[in-house]
Amino acid sequence: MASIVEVEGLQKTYDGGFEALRGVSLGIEEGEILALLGPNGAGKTTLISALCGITTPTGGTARVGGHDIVSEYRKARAMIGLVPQEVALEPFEKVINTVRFSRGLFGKSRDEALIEKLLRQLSLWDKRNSRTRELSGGMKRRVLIAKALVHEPKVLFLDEPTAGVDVELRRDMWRVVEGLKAEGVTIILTTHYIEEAEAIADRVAVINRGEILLVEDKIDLMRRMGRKTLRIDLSTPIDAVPEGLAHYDLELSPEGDALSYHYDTRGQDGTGITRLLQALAAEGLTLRDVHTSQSSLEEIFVGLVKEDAA
Ligand SMILES: Nc1ncnc2c1ncn2[C@@H]1O[C@H](COP(=O)(O)OP(=O)(O)OP(=O)(O)O)[C@@H](O)[C@H]1O
Repeated sequence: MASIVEVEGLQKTYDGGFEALRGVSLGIEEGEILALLGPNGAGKTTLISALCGITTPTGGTARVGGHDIVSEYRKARAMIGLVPQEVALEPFEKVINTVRFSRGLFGKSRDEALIEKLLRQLSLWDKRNSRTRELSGGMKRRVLIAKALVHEPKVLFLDEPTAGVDVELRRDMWRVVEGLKAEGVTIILTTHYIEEAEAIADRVAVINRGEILLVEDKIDLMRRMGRKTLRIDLSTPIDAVPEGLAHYDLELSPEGDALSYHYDTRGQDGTGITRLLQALAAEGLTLRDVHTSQSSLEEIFVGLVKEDAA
């Protein structure tokens, strides 16, 4: 199946000569949530701006729904909804009017039923007659989403949808995004909150210095790159790791009541857990409990970007 967004060798060199995109290739599948992660200045907004026709690429090609973003700009743009990073709303306009207006911009006929459905879905129906300046920051962001969706796009770009939004609203926003996915909208979001990608993305793309470092299924990525830690709680605290366990590279907790063992599920010789547990028993240590934890997407991301800079 062809991807709904196909990007091939996309380049953007700004007027001053700065190369913000250096040959980006990426396929985005219909109905998925793709998180685009990257440090400040990596090129995320430039990539979205190019796909939405705000910035003209200086090389490569991209198609949205099969339409070339340059030669068939109008057709490509009609498939896209964009929620920009900056909240820019007409302060004295009523919520419902600003959303209606956005639909008109795409030359679509009025559809009050659709507007009501959208505003209800985004918990804005009660606020439809409020002026946008009377809304909280989180509500304003939801108005931006309503404006971006009102011409019924198939692909929605969200540039930092939850920047500066509190934890509760962030979770609300995640529910909104998941609801849109359930309706078949393809979603590409940029975020600095890696936990956001961990919570809602199907796939993760990492971009750094204008280049894509990887695009991978989130769960596969975490399985492939993530190290696991086994924490062993001891029945009786110890002062030091016994000699016989030295080669296991264990960390003893400051209280002496727990040992941590890092392992790799991809290891050639297995995880080493069975041997470790036998060695612990041989040293006469008894266990009170064991827990495992996996390194987060955040740790994986920081590691990747650091490696790229080296
Ligand atoms: N109009 C412009 N002219 C020249 N350089 C620009 C322009 N817009 C962006 N840049 C540069 O291109 C690079 C990529 O910027 P971009 O906004 O795409 O990054 P980003 O990944 O979205 O960053 P952030 O996470 O900070 O939003 C940056 O170094 C930026 O300074």
